[in-house]
Amino acid sequence: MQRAYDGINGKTVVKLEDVELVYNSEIGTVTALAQVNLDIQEGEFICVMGPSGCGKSTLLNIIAGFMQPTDGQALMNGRPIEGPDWQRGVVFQSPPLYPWLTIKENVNFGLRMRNIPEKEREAITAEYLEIVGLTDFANRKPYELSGGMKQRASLAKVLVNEPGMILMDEPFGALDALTRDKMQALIRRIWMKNQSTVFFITHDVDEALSLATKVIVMSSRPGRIVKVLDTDFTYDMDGANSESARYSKQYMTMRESILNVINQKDELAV
Ligand SMILES: Nc1ncnc2c1ncn2[C@@H]1O[C@H](COP(=O)(O)OP(=O)(O)OP(=O)(O)O)[C@@H](O)[C@H]1O
Repeated sequence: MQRAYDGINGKTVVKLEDVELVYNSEIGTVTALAQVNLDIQEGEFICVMGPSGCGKSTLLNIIAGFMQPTDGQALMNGRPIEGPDWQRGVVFQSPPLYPWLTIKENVNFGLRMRNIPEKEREAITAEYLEIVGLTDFANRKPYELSGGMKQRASLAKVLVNEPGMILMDEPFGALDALTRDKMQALIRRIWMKNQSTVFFITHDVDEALSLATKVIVMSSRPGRIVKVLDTDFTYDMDGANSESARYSKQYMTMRESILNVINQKDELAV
């Protein structure tokens, strides 16, 4: 398989050590994550899969810094993750765009918060609106855009900050199949261009296999990592080989192996 890009350099950016997360609520305690150990290397595109409620979003929230593990630790570049940081940009399924601002103002927002000078702000915003194909919609309000366009705007809003790490929680789950394909191609191109590290939650095994350099499968609650697979189909998905990669024996075998773990047929999964 020909690799067009390989920005993975072996440097660990995020390290999770024996991470446990117990939710305490009025109706009792829920152990969402138990003994999660994971090293995320710079430049990796990690796709996370697992049954509903297994703790995928909880794991993302810990890496984002929205919540702290109840035991164990989450480190970024060797330091505990203590809160949200623009260096870890988060993209959700429902784009959090401010309805009273235009698309351009929304995209600009993070740069303004970081006091980037106006000229520079304008240039970076224009660049990312162009990348996500929304230059002509810069002065529209979010309600005037389709679901796919809103998701592209929300991507641009995160990407203008040029975060080293992009965390995505089923970002394309609400989009139709055609738009989803386009968005996948877009995020792949951005990942390759910016050499960012991506942590991407999905329920769709084909989405995982077409984007990831590593697929992580979690068990049902309490969520643990039960399978880690290195893959490289993404390098072929953008070119003329995409169909042959998608229907190769290797692809089908890996697809089945992931689905077996999710459906708990493979008791030997490690
Ligand atoms: N604030 C909370 N209080 C109590 N329990 C919670 C809370 N948030 C999540 N949980 C529980 O923790 C478990 C993990 O939830 P989480 O949302 O991380 O799973 P998930 O794998 O992302 O699910 P899905 O695939 O359905 O989005 C679930 O059983 C959920 O009910």
